[in-house]
Amino acid sequence: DRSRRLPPGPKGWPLLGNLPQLGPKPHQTLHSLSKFYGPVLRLRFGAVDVAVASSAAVAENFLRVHDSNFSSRPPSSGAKHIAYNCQDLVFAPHGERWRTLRRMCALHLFSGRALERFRHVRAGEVARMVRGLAAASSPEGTVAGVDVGGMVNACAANALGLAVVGRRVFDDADCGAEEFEGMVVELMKVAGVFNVGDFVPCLDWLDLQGVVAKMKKLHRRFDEFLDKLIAEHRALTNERDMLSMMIRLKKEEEEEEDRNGGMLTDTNIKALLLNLFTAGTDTTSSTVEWALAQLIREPGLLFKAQNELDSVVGRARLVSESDLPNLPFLQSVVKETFRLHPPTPLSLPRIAAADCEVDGYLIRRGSTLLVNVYAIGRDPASWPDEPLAFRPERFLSGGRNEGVDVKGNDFELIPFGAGRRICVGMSLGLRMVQLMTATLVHAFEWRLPEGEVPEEMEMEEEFGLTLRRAQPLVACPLPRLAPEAYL
Ligand code: HEM
Repeated sequence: DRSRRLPPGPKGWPLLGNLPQLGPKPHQTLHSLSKFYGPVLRLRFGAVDVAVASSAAVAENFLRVHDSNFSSRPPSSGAKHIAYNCQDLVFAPHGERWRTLRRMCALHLFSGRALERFRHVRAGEVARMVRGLAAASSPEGTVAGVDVGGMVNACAANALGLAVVGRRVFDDADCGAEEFEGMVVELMKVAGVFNVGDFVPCLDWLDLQGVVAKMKKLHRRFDEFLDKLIAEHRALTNERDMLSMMIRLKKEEEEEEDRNGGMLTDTNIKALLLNLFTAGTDTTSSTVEWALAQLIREPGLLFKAQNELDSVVGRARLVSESDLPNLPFLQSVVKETFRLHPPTPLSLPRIAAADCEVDGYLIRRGSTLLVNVYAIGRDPASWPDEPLAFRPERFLSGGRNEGVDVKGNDFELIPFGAGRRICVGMSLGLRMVQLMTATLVHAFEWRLPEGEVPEEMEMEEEFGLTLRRAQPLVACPLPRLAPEAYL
């Protein structure tokens, strides 16, 4: 009976299954395996069945046709030890609490109106970053170079921090979070590890990779930081940010007789804040870093993007968000970056609530679904024109992938996932990536530090929940706009 056939996949080890075969870059290993076994791959991680989707058609089957069957995430040590035992939004099981948290974010942080409310904040933080870069440049451009990713990361985190908790979270001396950046990076690293104990229950207590110990330690640091923020906010009288709004909603809920199962707890609030900071900073900034690296590597593309910006924005001011719709080439650069460097290469896992059939194969209840967004972005069936080359033109008029977008409808390009658990912060993430990339390209000429040449730039990846550059991008910015644009 074909419908009872399990998907093909490599034989695993006793007890551990395929875990030891994943290697340091699981997205690449799974990509190679899918070339051999096909776009629906079955693995076993310890006691857990894993289905890996590696083509647009299969991803659509899972995330559109069977979306409701895959609407929760599998249990994991990250969910337990970092995300307050699933009291957050990212790991909440599909149900009332997930819906409440999601609705709250969608309405108060990511709706068109909410985005407008904080537009000036983003613009201010981007201008601040530009000033920092301008100050770091020397007229000859022969300085050692600046850590572009670090600057972009601080900008994204601070813009988010101001909207969510009313303050910058990087380089703000009295915030008590000087190490905040390091904490997020560390969190993404540990959250990306396939922890043996998650899949082989009898080995859980051993914490073989030391991941759980790291998670618990990190969690304590985050928790202290969040407690402090909440305590401060209770004393505030004006509602200036998302956190004060949550505290008010919670209070109102408590005052109501009938609580309608709303049940926002302090822990939910902390867990949600943690989600926003971790899901929203590294993903955004690493995309910008990759985009700029690709453009520096191919000066012809950088030149083209700058020409577009000069003709739309001119050279007297910085780019603003309202310019973005008029920058089709820049938007294609961003799409192409998401295609080749998806920030979360294996998306976020889902779990099968019941048996189902995908592509003629049985996917058993309890299976973990991994969508290999990285492999889908390189699949020649979806990307006929030089799938491994950085070619933004493919999205433009006349290109083979004209009109393809990242918003969860075109399954060949799903950096934000798709279906009901699609990234809730997509509108903000996309806008920040576009704005920061456009600004860096427009406001500066970019040179590599002395002795380096574009063709030989290192483009290695370092795996984690987010796919960062193994070598941070270090480059020298040279202002190219009228001096008043930098004031
Ligand atoms: C370039 C930027 C970003 C990328 C590529 C990205 C990617 C993703 C992906 C792949 C998922 C899982 C979707 C699925 O299961 O199908 C996700 C979920 C999520 N993202 Fe993002 N994200 C980005 C920015 C943001 C931002 C700015 C925020 C908030 C400040 C955010 C918050 C979340 C949350 C809370 C979830 C969980 C949603 C749920 O489970 O219902 N993300 N994101």
